[in-house]
Amino acid sequence: MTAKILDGKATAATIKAELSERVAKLTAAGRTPGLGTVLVGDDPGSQWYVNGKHRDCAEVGINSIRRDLPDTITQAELEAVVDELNADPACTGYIVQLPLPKHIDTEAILERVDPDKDVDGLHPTNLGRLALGVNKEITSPLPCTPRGVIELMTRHGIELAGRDVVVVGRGVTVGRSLPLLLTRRAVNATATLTHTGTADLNAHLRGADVIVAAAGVPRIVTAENVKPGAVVLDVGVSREPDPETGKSKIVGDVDPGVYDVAGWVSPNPGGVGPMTRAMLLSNVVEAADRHA
Ligand SMILES: Nc1nc2c(c(=O)[nH]1)N[C@@H](CN(C=O)c1ccc(C(=O)N[C@@H](CCC(=O)O)C(=O)O)cc1)CN2
Repeated sequence: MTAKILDGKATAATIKAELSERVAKLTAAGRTPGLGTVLVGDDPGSQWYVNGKHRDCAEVGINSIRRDLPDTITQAELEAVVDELNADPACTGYIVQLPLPKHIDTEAILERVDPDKDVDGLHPTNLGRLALGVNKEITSPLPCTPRGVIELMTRHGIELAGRDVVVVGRGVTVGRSLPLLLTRRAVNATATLTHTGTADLNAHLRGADVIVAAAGVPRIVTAENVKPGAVVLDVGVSREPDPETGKSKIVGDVDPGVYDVAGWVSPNPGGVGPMTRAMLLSNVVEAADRHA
């Protein structure tokens, strides 16, 4: 292995320590931030992510509010929970854990969240502000995983201005918005969004200075399609049985052979996932500052 590691776990720990100090100041001023979570159903992965968000809050001193709901909930009942959190002054911001069950209209739920309380940065108003804000600093919340991708590289001294970044995958939490963040003047990268309909994905990969693999397709990025020295971030999550233990394990979008060619790799787990959690906390603290 020659690639250096973009260590998301250690970077997230640093960010959490920084946030703890900011939260302590807000608490001293009587304004402790509060994060709400809405979880529908009993998917073990989603439960794990939501549990992690509450553990993170406790670690940095943020209050947390939890709404765990059955997957039999109706659209109207879920909208009532959203309305309740919109009105709750103890809730600085909240997230609706995705994916929601198929019978729920996800877009309608995300749109009903008060944009000022949308700490996931997925409300159409906040995505619209991101789309329009090319030149100025954006003060509305940014989507957590794309923000984490950029923060992880920046904190490892990787310069993005003028570099060709290829994003693989057009999902709502990563691919749709990451090119918008990368192409703001403050970052100044050139971004190409590729997906399952891209005619020659490997040609795009071979020309990339930076690859962000978020397709959820195991090992879609292989060594022969990575430019030597490129930066590769493994964001996609799939699960496969581990032949040694028989239990399911996380498999990313990046083949292990890439570690012998790339200059930097963010592992999976241990790369962008912990950064997503840290960026959510940053969004909550920034929302508390804005509300003041
Ligand atoms: N409302 C949202 N829903 C979802 C989002 C999101 O940003 N907002 N993203 C993902 C899930 N997610 C956060 O919600 C998330 C995914 C992964 C991790 C993480 O730390 N992963 C670990 C490994 C975890 C494991 O072992 O299972 C890692 O990468 O090291 C955190 C948060 C979809 N839904």
